[in-house]
Amino acid sequence: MIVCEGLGRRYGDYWALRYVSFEVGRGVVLGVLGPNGAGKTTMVRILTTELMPSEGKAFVAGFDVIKEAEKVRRAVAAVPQESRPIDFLTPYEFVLSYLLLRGYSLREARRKTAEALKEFGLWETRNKEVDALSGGMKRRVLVAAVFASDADVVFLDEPTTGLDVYSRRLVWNAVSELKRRGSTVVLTTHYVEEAAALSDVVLVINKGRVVDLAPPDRLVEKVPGKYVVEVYGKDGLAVEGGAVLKIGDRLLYYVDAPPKLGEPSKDGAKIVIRPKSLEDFVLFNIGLIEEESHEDD
Ligand SMILES: Nc1ncnc2c1ncn2[C@@H]1O[C@H](COP(=O)(O)OP(=O)(O)OP(=O)(O)O)[C@@H](O)[C@H]1O
Repeated sequence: MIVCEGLGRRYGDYWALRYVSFEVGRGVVLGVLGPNGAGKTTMVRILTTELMPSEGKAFVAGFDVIKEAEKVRRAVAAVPQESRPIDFLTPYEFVLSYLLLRGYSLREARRKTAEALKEFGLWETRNKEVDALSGGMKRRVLVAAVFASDADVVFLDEPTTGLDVYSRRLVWNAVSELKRRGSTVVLTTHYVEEAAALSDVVLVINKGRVVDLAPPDRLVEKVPGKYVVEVYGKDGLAVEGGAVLKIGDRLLYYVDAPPKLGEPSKDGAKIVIRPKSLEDFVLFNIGLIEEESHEDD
């Protein structure tokens, strides 16, 4: 469903994305993780034909994003980063017009609009102006429209940023339902646990380059040890063996077995023992790719 071959995008002499190659099939949820500025939105904008790549190729739903942009647009639906529905429409009017523009008959568009608004807890507010809705509800209106569109490939760029726990779960349900219907979903997020819970495959990017692409469990397996002992505080205990990460005043020890802990230290050092997770893969790997020199660009 999505194929990238050496995809790259530069702004002046700065490569926001480079050498990105991967392939994902139908009905797959692809989580995209990476720090601020990693190139996630740049990649999504290229795959939704909003932005031209500077090098490489990409195919979405079998169509070339450069040569067959129109066909790609018909096959995809997207909730872009920080997007808002049109303010002066109501949720009902927004979702309905979105579906009509995508070619649904009025009868079918009405049916699907009602279904999606109910699914996203927007039925009661369907006739209120979008302008009068909260930020989280506006976001739900967008996700509802995309959800109703039955597109082959759905792009959700940080769809849950700023959403309360209930709204977030609604979006999570939508991702699972889209997958069940056979859509491929590209989900960029800063919530690592969200990517772990929803994704079949996770693409980790940093400084425009692919760090890894694998199912979440496989990425977690790559983290050393089995448990993480997080020690916070100036005089916390030192844990023997295993890899150590230092993040500010916090030390993370990656060990095979949880250590037996004595009394907590007097200065209030905090100790947490937890199983390793996808977040640890990200912590270990982000920052390992050095800034490239621009000599060969
Ligand atoms: N129009 C532009 N002109 C110049 N540089 C740009 C432009 N758009 C993006 N960039 C740069 O490209 C890099 C990648 O940006 P991008 O928005 O893709 O990152 P991101 O991973 O989506 O980040 P975030 O998590 O903060 O949304 C950044 O360094 C950004 O400053």
